[in-house]
Amino acid sequence: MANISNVKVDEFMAKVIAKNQGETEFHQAVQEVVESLMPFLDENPEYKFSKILERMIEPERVIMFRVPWVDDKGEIQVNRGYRIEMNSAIGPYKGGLRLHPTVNLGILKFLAFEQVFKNSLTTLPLGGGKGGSDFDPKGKSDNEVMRFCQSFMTELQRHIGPNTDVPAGDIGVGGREIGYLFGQYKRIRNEFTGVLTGKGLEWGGSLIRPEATGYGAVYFAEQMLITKSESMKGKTVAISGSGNVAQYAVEKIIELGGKVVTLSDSSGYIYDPKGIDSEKLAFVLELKNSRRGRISEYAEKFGVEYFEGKRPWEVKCDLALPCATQNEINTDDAKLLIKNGCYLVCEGANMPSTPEAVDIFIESKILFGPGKAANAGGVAVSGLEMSQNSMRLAWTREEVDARLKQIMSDIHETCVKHGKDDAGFVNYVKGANIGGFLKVANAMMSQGYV
Ligand SMILES: NC(=O)C1=CN([C@@H]2O[C@H](COP(=O)(O)OP(=O)(O)OC[C@H]3O[C@@H](n4cnc5c(N)ncnc54)[C@H](OP(=O)(O)O)[C@@H]3O)[C@@H](O)[C@H]2O)C=CC1
Ligand SMILES: O=C(O)CCC(=O)C(=O)O
Repeated sequence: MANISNVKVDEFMAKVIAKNQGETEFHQAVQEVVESLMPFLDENPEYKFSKILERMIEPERVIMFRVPWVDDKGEIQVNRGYRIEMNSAIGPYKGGLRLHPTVNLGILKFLAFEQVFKNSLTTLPLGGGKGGSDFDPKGKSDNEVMRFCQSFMTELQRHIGPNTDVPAGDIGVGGREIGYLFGQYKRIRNEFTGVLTGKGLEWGGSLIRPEATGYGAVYFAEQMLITKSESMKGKTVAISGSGNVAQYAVEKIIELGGKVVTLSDSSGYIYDPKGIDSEKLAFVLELKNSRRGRISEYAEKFGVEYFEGKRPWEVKCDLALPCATQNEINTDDAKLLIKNGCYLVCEGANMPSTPEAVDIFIESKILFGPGKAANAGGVAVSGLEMSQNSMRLAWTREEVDARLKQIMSDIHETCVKHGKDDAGFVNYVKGANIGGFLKVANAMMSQGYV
């Protein structure tokens, strides 16, 4: 006989798919949450009666707009811009902007949906949103990126504000882009406010924000290791990506005595069996953040192997931190990781494991930290940046880092509270989904049918 809970999930998902056609990543993100929540909702029918889940999957607002700009040859280019204002039950919409040629409505809706749960888990008063454009910053000059950002903000500025919607960075959006976006907002609105996070230190940014997602993911991994009376010291770690999240995950792992042996970009990965030390990491930061080059240059510089067109999940490691993009670990990768002895996967990226890969990790009972819990450190420090902006003061590095550590520990505790089974196994996916849901759901219950 079919499991009643599975039937309900299938019925729910059939409606989601019919209503949001072609948005496959959004379906994937919703399905995971619905699977976790359905048994919980059966036991707590008040949320079902109030149609909380049905409301949470519908964005409060979707803004879609034209972004015309002129390239260095004088030719007019047109991109599409988006902001998904998903849920404001517990605070202003908050979430990054992604600039990547693959950006579409479905990808941003998946990210905005996950952001709602993630932001709730941080313990801070942050609603959920996400935005971006199909603009590809690769190969563009600084002036082209600036002109694009100015055009993007010329429209976005009328929809956002420090108490309404506060964007930040994501793939393709770092300090340079936040600067151009902030400059244009200030110019049009004539106000200096905390409308964006990830700002430069001289103009309202917070210490530790650039480091926060990577550091936070490593703090979360440490918390998972503590449940096995272990630590990061001496662990061999495979990391994907070589952008913001990957860079600072490497930095923290080095500090805690672990050894990172891989980094990647969309072209391939490098394998450095001796480990990436601080000097090599400084090279990566310069390569990626200033010269905007390819990770293959690391292999040339340090004489290690480079695997064109491949992902790093085939190397032997104790721990894996996917820090690049969605669906970068599939079934075969998951099986290979486990076969090679990996027993902890901590997601620095958003939804980097396919649903089948997640099932394999959970069935194998390894430590699996889903992105909405494990990478929440970035948005958490964005929340701290908003607090500092409101108070018009700046905390020290130590103060922000201590708060980040405490928040990651609290998120871990929430996952354990809602995800631990009778045999003592912690399903962090279930824990994060129920823990993140509760605060938003209760706020929505208090605020009427909005
Ligand atoms: N920045 C933040 O604070 C937060 C980021 N995240 C998530 O972390 C992940 C990485 O973001 P971030 O480090 O900020 O982004 P960056 O743009 O700084 O770096 C992204 C990295 O991922 C690689 N990458 C991007 N797309 C693909 C792809 N389709 N296939 C393979 N590699 C790819 C890039 O390689 P290439 O240069 O070749 O494209 C680059 O190495 C994303 O999933 C993001 O949503 C989550 C929480 C907060
Ligand atoms: O700092 C933020 O507001 C956004 C971070 C983000 O986009 C994310 O958590 O995926």
